[in-house]
Amino acid sequence: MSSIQAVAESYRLFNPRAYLQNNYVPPRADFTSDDSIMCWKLRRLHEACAKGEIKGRILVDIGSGPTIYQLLSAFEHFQETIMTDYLEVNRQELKMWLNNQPGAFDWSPYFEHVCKLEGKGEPWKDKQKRLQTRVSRVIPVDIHKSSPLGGELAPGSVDCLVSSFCLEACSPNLEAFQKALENVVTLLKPQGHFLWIGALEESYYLAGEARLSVVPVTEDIVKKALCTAKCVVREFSTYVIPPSMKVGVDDVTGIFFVWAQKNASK
Ligand SMILES: Nc1ncnc2c1ncn2[C@@H]1O[C@@H](CSCCNC[C@@H]2Cc3ccc([N+](=O)[O-])cc3CN2)[C@@H](O)[C@H]1O
Repeated sequence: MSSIQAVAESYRLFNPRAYLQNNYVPPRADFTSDDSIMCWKLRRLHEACAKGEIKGRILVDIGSGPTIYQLLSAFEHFQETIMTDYLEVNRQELKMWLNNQPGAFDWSPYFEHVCKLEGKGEPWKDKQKRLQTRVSRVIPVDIHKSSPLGGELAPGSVDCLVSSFCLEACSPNLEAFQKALENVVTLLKPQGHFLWIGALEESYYLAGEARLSVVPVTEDIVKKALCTAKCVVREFSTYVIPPSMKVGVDDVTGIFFVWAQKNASK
């Protein structure tokens, strides 16, 4: 079994509900302080999108997992949003929310917070409905394939990629991490945008019975990986995880946020 096949095998036990409980309810989903992890992530995404450069026809979220928060600002600037994940259980979790099915995860605090950031006084339910109508597809993805979405989208056809905590969490080593980045970047148009959030120096995380290995990456590794993938960094920010947020579900030390653009010529 190859190291990539071993990663795939480890994801068989991934429990979306447990993962959501570990990371997307308090204490990690704290909206009471602007300095909290989640407020920092949502603010980074909001401020990058508010500059007005990130817009177009197609937005693709690579490795959505069971979460939608990563799209709350970017989706507004695109005609169509496509969500993706490797696991059927995660795609089912997303479809439950998209279809307002009973038992779907409650993302309302996230919508309320981003509506506050946007300062237009919009009711959060209006924004929620808009996202639910803009997501056109929830499809499989494998970042270790040269065509990560299979034949679903042509290379060079995507205006913007979003990816949150995916590449480092399913790459067995830095070589695979680099190749996966290059694979997803092939989807982008030249000058296409990439909004990328990830874990710094994380080696594992828990999701129910599953204990998933993560390739530890540093700020320098991420920056060099983007350069090798022929992307220009527009913004690179990091967040240091406070001791109070080290709750035993992983060994992450920080979070990075990147706004990058694919080189015009590549
Ligand atoms: N071959 C593949 N291609 C694409 N996606 C794949 C593949 N294999 C698995 N996947 C897909 O990748 C997975 C993405 S979930 C990744 C979780 N990342 C770790 C977690 C995240 C997190 C969140 C919040 C905070 N915090 O401090 O607030 C800290 C941390 C750090 N720990 C999962 O969706 C799987 O389905």
